[in-house]
Amino acid sequence: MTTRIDLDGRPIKPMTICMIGAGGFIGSHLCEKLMAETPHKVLALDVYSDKIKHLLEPDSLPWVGCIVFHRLNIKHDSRLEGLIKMADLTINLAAICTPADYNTRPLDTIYSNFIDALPVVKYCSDNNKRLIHFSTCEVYGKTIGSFLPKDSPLRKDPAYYVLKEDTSPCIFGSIQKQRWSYACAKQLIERLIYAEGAENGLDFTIVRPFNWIGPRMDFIPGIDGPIEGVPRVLACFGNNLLRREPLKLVDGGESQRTFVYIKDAIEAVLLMILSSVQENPDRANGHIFNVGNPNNEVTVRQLAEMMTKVYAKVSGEPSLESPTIDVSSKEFYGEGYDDSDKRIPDMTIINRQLGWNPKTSLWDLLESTLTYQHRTYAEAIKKSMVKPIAS
Ligand SMILES: NC(=O)c1ccc[n+]([C@@H]2O[C@H](COP(=O)([O-])OP(=O)(O)OC[C@H]3O[C@@H](n4cnc5c(N)ncnc54)[C@H](O)[C@@H]3O)[C@@H](O)[C@H]2O)c1
Ligand SMILES: O=c1ccn([C@@H]2O[C@H](COP(=O)(O)OP(=O)(O)O[C@H]3OC[C@](O)(CO)[C@H]3O)[C@@H](O)[C@H]2O)c(=O)[nH]1
Repeated sequence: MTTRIDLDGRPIKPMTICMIGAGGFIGSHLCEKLMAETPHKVLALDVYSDKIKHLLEPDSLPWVGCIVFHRLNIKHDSRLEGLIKMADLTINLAAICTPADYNTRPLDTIYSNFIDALPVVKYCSDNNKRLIHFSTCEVYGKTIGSFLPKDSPLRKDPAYYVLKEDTSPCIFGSIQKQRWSYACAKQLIERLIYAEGAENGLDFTIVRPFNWIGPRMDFIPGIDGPIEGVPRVLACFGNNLLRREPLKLVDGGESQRTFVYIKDAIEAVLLMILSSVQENPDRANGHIFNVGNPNNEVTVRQLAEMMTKVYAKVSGEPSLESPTIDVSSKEFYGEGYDDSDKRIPDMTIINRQLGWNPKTSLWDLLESTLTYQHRTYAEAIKKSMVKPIAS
């Protein structure tokens, strides 16, 4: 383990972290980082443990005893409050957070992102425990600029599209556009946490991730997830590339996203953890942080083109003659889908409070991620594609 020091140069005091949703994409990377670089102990809560099993076994790992997995569903498990009480800090990552679910399972989405998070906030508040809650960049919804005429020069003015934690509005579509069920639930839990801070003194930090991507994100349909499942765009495109199918561009692939490498983003979370309970709590306490990489902006079409090139490089397989295909959002996601047009995070607050900046270019992060996907899934996909159909 490398010895980490806090932001003021002092050695880190060991603490216990209750991490809810530790078995997911972000949780697995955060657990890895905490085990490798800090003396902290993690109570890892989730319904699944596949993505962290390399941290739990074998017993000879250097961090044995520092990470303990508790298989539980926070919807209905009386152990939750006790585990939060045992910890100095709670990090809540648990959520339904794949857009394909927002308009097709809106009730599950709202329950998961609002109702199920309520007891976590309450237990932290009642027991004077610090909370780092994972929200989303989706709380911003659409940009102000998206309502301007297509040819308006103001669309190029950052004032109309850069998303700022303390001044940007949250702009969602109509109730019939159920895509926004997730964003709205996340917004309300943010407001509740903020109010708990203001009225009852809850120590909190809210994280708004802007499309963090990397190894272990979501699943490859038919291999380690349901064949009919629709993961987030990185795994959708990875799946298409592995199966040598054209990448599906929803509504022309015109939406824009900024992608940040998971390993860069985890550094930001570590700074929040280190600065929150140590000698200088105000660096992260009471703040909402955008965590993204404004330099890695592409349209979804550009992302598809880049992933196609990178995949050809890492797999050694030539690209398809027609690497993409257009599909309507109604066909792909069903009724009630809608989209965020553009997501550029303002970085002022995270720069000022934590001195954090992302480092990895989109090309480099795609290269390491697609190398991982190819190494992890190519053989299994080949086998699944030649399997004889049972008569
Ligand atoms: N990855 C991103 O770019 C991104 C962007 C915006 C917001 N977020 C937010 O960050 C958090 C983590 O995202 P992720 O990408 O790691 O997603 P993920 O789906 O990989 O991880 C979420 C984990 O929570 C667990 N979970 C869900 N409901 C649970 C319950 N009731 N009880 C116990 N465990 C439960 C899941 O099993 C899963 O392992 C989410 O809150 C998400 O909304 C992520
Ligand atoms: O095969 C596909 C899949 C998706 N698209 C389009 O890509 C854009 C991004 O999609 P995705 O990564 O699935 O999700 P979003 O960025 O829209 O939303 C996420 O942002 C953060 C988070 O809160 C959690 O990760 C989540 O809500 C989008 O425009 C799709 O339509 C495609 O063209 N083809």
